Amino acid sequence: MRNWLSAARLVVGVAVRADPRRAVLVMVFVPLFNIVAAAQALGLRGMVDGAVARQVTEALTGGLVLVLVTVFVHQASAVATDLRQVLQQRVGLEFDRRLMTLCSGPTHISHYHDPEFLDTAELVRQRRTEFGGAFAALVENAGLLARFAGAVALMAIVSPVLALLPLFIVPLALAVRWQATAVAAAEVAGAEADRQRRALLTLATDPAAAPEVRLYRLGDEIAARHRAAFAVSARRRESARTRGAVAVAAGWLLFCIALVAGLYLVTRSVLAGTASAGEAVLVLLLGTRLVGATIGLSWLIGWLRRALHTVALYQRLAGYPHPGAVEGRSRDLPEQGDLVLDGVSFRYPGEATPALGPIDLRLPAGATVAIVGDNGAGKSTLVALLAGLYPPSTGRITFGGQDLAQVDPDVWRTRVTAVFQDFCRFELLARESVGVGRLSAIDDREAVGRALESAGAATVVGELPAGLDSRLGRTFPDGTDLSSGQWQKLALARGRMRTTPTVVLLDEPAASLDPDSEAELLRRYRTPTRSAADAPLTVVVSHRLTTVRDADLIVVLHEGRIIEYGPHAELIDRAGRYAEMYALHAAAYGAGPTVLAAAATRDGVRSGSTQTG
Ligand SMILES: Nc1ncnc2c1ncn2[C@@H]1O[C@H](COP(=O)(O)OP(=O)(O)OP(=O)(O)O)[C@@H](O)[C@H]1O
Repeated sequence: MRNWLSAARLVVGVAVRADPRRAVLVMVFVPLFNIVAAAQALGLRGMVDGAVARQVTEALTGGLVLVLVTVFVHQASAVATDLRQVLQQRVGLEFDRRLMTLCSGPTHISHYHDPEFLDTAELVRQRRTEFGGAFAALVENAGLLARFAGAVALMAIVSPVLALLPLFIVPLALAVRWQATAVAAAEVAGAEADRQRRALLTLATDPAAAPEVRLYRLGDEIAARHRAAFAVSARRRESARTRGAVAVAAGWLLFCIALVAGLYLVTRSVLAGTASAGEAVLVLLLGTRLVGATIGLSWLIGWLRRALHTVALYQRLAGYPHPGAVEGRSRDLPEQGDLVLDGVSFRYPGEATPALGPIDLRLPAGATVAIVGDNGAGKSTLVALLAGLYPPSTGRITFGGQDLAQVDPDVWRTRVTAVFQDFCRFELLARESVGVGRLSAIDDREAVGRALESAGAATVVGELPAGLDSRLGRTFPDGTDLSSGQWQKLALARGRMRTTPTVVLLDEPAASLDPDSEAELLRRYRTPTRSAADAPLTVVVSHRLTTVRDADLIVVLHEGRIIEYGPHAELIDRAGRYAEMYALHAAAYGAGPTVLAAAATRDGVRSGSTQTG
């Protein structure tokens, strides 16, 4: 109940903030004209009693009241519907905006790995339109309750016992509410199956998956799994609906028995001469109104229950405990310094064991550090921690001696530039797709051109039909799609939009590139763009060991822990895991043209200051 009230308060609050005048008008107007609607029955009573007693004035007055009230109610209802629809849209829009902020606003991105957050967000996304509906349902319910109140008050004038009639609606209302609750619970329980179903639908319809789906003849298998996932969620929902429908039918039966009993009492009073014919007509009219209002109310309560449940889910997302979200952090950060990980570990939400760490590691300012290791060793997780995308589960990361947990993550992130393994394909204009790397320069064609040039991506744009102004991707009909390597080159250019980063993170930056492009990329990273004193720390993740052997420091990760570290020659001499991996790699691919910039050669930085624990 408390959840309901707080959800209703939130919806009304949002409506009032979105459009105060309309919100107040609707909330006052709708109940008001519903109460006035009861006066139709009074007019009818006057008409009938006037006609029976041959009192022309009474009959005419009754008729006039009936006509005026009917016209008023009709017009008022049209105006209120109009106002309510506008508000409904505005409330929906406001919740859309809030939902975007809830997902993309938090400091870190760990919530995207929490199945509970994802399931709740998925439900809220599916039911987005119900936010506006929640406001409409609240208003309509208030209107119907007012209509009930008006009808009951008039019936009580005829016979006080008739005022008890609404009590028989309570079991019906409870049954409707129970049904809605059961269906909502079934939907929550089936959310995971629904998410799977949608993922399978995407798989079967996504052009990127089409080659493998065709080649391995996966169509039938996907369809079968899709059906099975649907069956799981649908079975729960349908069973909840059926059980609810039986309870609702029982509630209706009880109410109908009570209504027939009430009408019987009034008929007896008319026959005994204690009630007028007009009053009998009044009760009959109000009785049928009550039935209509009860049908509306039973439907509306279900609607309201569902809509408020959606709002409650939204509130759960809003209250999601984001780890590491600390208010009032410092915005000061030293210009240069070593990046030091001290007992750092990270565990993904819901996982029992850490994906990384605990590790101790010093990354010297201006150095080039390669992170290598098997698949799943924790390399990308480490990169994400360095980018400040996850807060460490234990330990701390310091920069120039300052604990990054005490620094506003946005301040740290402006000092970092990165090319992620799962880089984003921004389906925008080509210049925007690169320019988003530094939003303040998104319209600066020269800056975008320089970034493209320095990432070796100028040819990608040069081949597009409208150059920088070409629309990319398949979302729009005039969009040009790119190859994976071309998209990756644009991601590299995006990473070059920040021209004076403190840290450069490159997670498999050449995975989609051909050998020539890779060699060219590495050459560009070798080219000094700044003085040795403020050269950035460059962290490169790569499986191509020959490309990173000249790094100042090579860190070898295995199952989330550092098993070896040091420069290439030292690691080869040690004849451990790295030497073994390198020998295999060189045998398979040759020693290559290779070699990522030893910033050391450039800046005289050496890895002697590096340590592990
Ligand atoms: N979202 C996630 N939820 C739970 N566990 C995850 C998640 N992402 C990664 N992991 C786990 O964390 C570990 C490290 O993953 P990570 O992606 O950091 O490895 P990696 O070294 O970058 O692998 P690769 O070379 O394949 O890219 C793996 O065991 C992986 O299964």
